[in-house]
Amino acid sequence: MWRRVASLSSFFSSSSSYFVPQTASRLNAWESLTTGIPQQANGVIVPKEKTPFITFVLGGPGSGKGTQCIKIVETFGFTHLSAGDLLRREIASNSADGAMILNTIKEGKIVPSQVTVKLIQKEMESSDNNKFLIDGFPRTEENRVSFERIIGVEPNVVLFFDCPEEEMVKRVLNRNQGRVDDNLETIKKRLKIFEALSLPVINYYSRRGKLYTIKAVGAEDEIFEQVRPIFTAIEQAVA
Ligand SMILES: Nc1ncnc2c1ncn2[C@@H]1O[C@H](COP(=O)(O)OP(=O)(O)OP(=O)(O)O)[C@@H](O)[C@H]1O
Ligand SMILES: O=c1ccn([C@@H]2O[C@H](COP(=O)(O)O)[C@@H](O)[C@H]2O)c(=O)[nH]1
Ligand SMILES: [Mg+2]
Repeated sequence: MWRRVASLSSFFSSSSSYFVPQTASRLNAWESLTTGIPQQANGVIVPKEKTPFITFVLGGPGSGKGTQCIKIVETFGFTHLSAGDLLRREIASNSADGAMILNTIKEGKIVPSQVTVKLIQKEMESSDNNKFLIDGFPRTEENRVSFERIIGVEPNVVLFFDCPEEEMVKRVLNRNQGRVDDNLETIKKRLKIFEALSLPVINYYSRRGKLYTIKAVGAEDEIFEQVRPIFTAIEQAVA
């Protein structure tokens, strides 16, 4: 059961390059992170299953989601699931969906929700951890609804890395990791998709009071200093 046990003050920035009507107002910690309270099931005492603590990490292409996720993992012990990396792994493994995924990524479009959610679900189920950073997902309202329907939970926290387009384009073109979508033509398409389809998801979570907006300009370590207090508060709330 999802029961709120604490409400903490927010640490968010309210300024945004995009229209986000409301930033986070509170951070909820959930009893789900408490360990092993026994419960009765068919007369048998069984350890209570732990509900995952889920953070969605959103932002435009090159806004620094992956870079900051690495720091969150190192500092706070979350498991990082990058939806883009999971899809690229499908391409590399020549899976049945590989060709379709490759074409979709080259076009900067969005892979069907069912494919992406199944990949995320598989990773979550095979993990010993119950704290997840889901990076680059959901990208559309349809993604969001599919996740909630298939996984059966909402995220606890949503981070939005808010970065000016010019900076995102510069970073992506300098990334140099051999990605098929790191070219100007695809980046332009990705930015349009982000604005049209992904911003509504960010606005949805803002209205739900789950959004933390990070000003994603400046040095990586400086940006992490905006991220750190959010996770420190989560740790304190569930301790
Ligand atoms: N604060 C920063 N300043 C300058 N460069 C950065 C900063 N943060 C990340 N970068 C660099 O920008 C590039 C994009 O960063 P990253 O891959 O983390 O973005 P992303 O949001 O995950 O992008 P995508 O959605 O395309 O996967 C990388 O080469 C990374 O090293
Ligand atoms: O949920 C998702 C995540 C990603 N995609 C596709 O992959 C590329 C690259 O994703 P990154 O997060 O930037 O690594 C993205 O442009 C989409 O084409 C997706 O369809 N659904
Ligand atoms: Mg990334």
